[in-house]
Amino acid sequence: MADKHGKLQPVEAALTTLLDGVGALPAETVSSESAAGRVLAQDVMARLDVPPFDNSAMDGYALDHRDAGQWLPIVQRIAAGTHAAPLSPGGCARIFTGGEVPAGADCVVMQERVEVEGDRAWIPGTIPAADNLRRRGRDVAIGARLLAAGTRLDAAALGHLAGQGITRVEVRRRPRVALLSTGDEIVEPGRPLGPGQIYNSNRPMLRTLLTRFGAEVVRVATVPDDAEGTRRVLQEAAENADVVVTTGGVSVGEEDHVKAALETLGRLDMWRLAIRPGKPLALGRLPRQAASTGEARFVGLPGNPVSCFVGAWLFLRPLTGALLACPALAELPRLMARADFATQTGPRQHYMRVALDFTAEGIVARAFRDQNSGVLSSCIGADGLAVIPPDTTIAPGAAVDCLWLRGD
Ligand SMILES: Nc1nc2c(c(=O)[nH]1)N[C@H]1C(S)=C(S)[C@@H](COP(=O)(O)OP(=O)(O)OC[C@H]3O[C@@H](n4cnc5c(N)ncnc54)[C@H](O)[C@@H]3O)O[C@H]1N2
Ligand code: MOO
Repeated sequence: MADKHGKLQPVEAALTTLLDGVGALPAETVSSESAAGRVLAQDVMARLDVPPFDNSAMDGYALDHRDAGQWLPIVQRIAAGTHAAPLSPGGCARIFTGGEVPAGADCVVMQERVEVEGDRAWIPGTIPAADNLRRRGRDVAIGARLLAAGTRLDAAALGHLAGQGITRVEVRRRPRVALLSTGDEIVEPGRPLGPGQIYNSNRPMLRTLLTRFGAEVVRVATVPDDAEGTRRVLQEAAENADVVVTTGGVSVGEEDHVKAALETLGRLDMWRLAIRPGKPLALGRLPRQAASTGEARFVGLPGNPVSCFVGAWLFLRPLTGALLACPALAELPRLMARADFATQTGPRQHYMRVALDFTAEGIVARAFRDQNSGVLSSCIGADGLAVIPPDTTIAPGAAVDCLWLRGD
């Protein structure tokens, strides 16, 4: 519905505006030990075969499978970490899990199936070739791409790097974010609360989300509710940040100075979106003055905590993903669920906080009772955001598209 401020912009248009011209941040080299959650700036190629030699998957006896079905002399003992000499023909080798399989052996029989008497072992008949053998290069072949550029380094990826003996990696610099709170009523926890004041919930919530999205909050500050102070703090923040995020002060009240400051210092690209919560969200750019090195992206989130929570998922995660050139972060994972609620939307797309139950009949989205944008408890236990398009009626049992919030 249009009002005197003009049409509300759909979320897709807002994302296109926000991401327009956003390039990947420069690379830096870090130790693998401290690289958890970082995003690879280039492909990593395998420099070793993994495993580096044929080895045993079991504690048992290594032999040529054609020798099975008889007593064989135990001619060698191979512990993991030792070099195996070639197997004498017609013999078998005592071997342990991870031990190198000797040349001349092509299978391992687990010890539970073997009878041992002194220095000979009874091997049951018909053992298939390659049984219990882990071939050299089975996991990773030398020269193959181990991990692709844009991969976020999780537990398995870090294990894979260590498996190659890699100690340093090229990753994208973390997006630097300045997180600014507006509102004279906002007080930091630890200070006494005066009349009409509330504690700052948005700062720790957004700091946590931004860190999870791979960014680094380099500055937090409080913006005074006056035009001059707002301009000063925004400009300072832009000098050392890739992204400047504000909370509050983007609606229509006289005390809402953020948009005016943005228009003076840089550019307001878009304001007022067809989303609920988050309607007065503002997007823009803040040129850096001191270093004259480009501009910071600006995301002005409405003050209501749920508007901040939803705005962070819809805009800060894709923006961080673009700056890190990480497709898995840029794309929000989605899944379909059945609504256990009824609702109706107007002109704005609604992002309802839902718990998702994985039942035998499929995924059920349970909506938190109070979906008001000031009710932060609606985000506690939220597994997803059910996306209800504008002018839509949802009856219980209807299929709803949900953004999945529990991934990485
Ligand atoms: N006449 C109109 N009034 C409002 C409109 C409108 O279209 N016309 N839009 C409403 C909507 S929707 C939203 S959302 C809010 C957003 O307003 P602002 O972004 O200017 O935010 P504030 O007014 O500064 O704060 C809103 C609300 O959130 C509380 N808040 C702010 N910061 C924090 C914080 N860091 N931690 C916890 N809570 C915070 C603040 O006290 C307010 O209660 O405007 C509506 N009004
Ligand atoms: O659009 Mo506002 O974020 O609903 O309260």
